[in-house]
Amino acid sequence: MKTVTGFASATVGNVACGFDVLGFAITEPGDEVILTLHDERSSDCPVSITSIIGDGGALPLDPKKNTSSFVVLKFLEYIRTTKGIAFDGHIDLVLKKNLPLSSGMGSSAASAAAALIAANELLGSPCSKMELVHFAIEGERVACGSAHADNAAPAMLGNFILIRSYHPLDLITIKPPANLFCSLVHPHTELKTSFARSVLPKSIPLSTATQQWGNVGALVAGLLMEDYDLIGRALVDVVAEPKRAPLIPGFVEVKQAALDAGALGCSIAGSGPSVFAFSSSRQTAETVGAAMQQAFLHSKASLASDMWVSPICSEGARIVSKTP
Ligand SMILES: Nc1ncnc2c1ncn2[C@@H]1O[C@H](COP(=O)(O)OP(=O)(O)OP(=O)(O)O)[C@@H](O)[C@H]1O
Ligand SMILES: N[C@@H](CCO)C(=O)O
Repeated sequence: MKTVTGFASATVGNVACGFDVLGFAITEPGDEVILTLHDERSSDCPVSITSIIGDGGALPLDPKKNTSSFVVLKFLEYIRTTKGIAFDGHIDLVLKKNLPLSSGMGSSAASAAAALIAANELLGSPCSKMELVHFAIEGERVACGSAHADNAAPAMLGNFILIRSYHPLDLITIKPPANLFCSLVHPHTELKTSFARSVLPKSIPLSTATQQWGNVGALVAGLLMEDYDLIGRALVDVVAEPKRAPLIPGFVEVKQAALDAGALGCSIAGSGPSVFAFSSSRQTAETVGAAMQQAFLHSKASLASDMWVSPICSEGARIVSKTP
């Protein structure tokens, strides 16, 4: 039997000012999905989740409700209808959940991207990553009710991804500056994306909008020009952060600690509760991350946390092993 293992890493959506339109991938940690191909179909549904490791039993085993299996079903439908590949076998799926749930680290997107890259390899690579990313985005609708691409696209494609348009989907890859490092701190609490989206305003004043898109343009320019000071100046979110910061105990102190420790900028990772900061060296990023953890610990909520320091991952979802 042919077996393929796919991997996709954590991602940070929004990147402060780029709500739903900007995201990036880090190198570790990430989710793994192991797919095994059987010639004989063993149930009506062509995909079965045989086990999930590391989720504490929290995730659905229904293949239509778990993002890892849901996106493989979408992929099989796509290759049947558009490439004439009628799959009549069966796929067993094992999900190794290394990312915390409802963390702001793109957990559901990582499962989806890892599953898609493995399924594509398992069936002879009929699709490009740019085709696969459409299904990863659909997986987000299953996870949190909205098909935002700022975790799913960088999970699949790596780098920074700017979503110029959703209809039609228009993704722009932005290579990271050489010396940009991310400190990512996950406090031991959960914040569901669907709830974090429910607290956002339905409309914003024009003055707020102009500030926000000015910073998005400046952030993209800073990345492309490798202007670290500009990147830091542009990491300002006047739309989502003001509404979501109160949902993350200690956020204000954590952000200040990051800046005091030398970070270029700091904001909420995706919909939270994780917090990210950028630095222009790995050494500074390590110092910044430790200061952020201390601030979470000494805040009123006294939250323990995990911390990773990483460059921006340029590879995206990848195959880590396969048997003939
Ligand atoms: N493979 C999966 N991994 C994580 N969540 C999944 C998965 N499949 C389905 N879900 C559903 O998605 C919900 C998590 O969605 P949510 O967006 O809040 O978390 P997340 O994707 O882990 O977080 P974030 O994108 O903020 O890191 C879970 O409650 C779960 O029911
Ligand atoms: N753009 C999404 C990111 C979720 O990780 C949000 O902020 O709701």
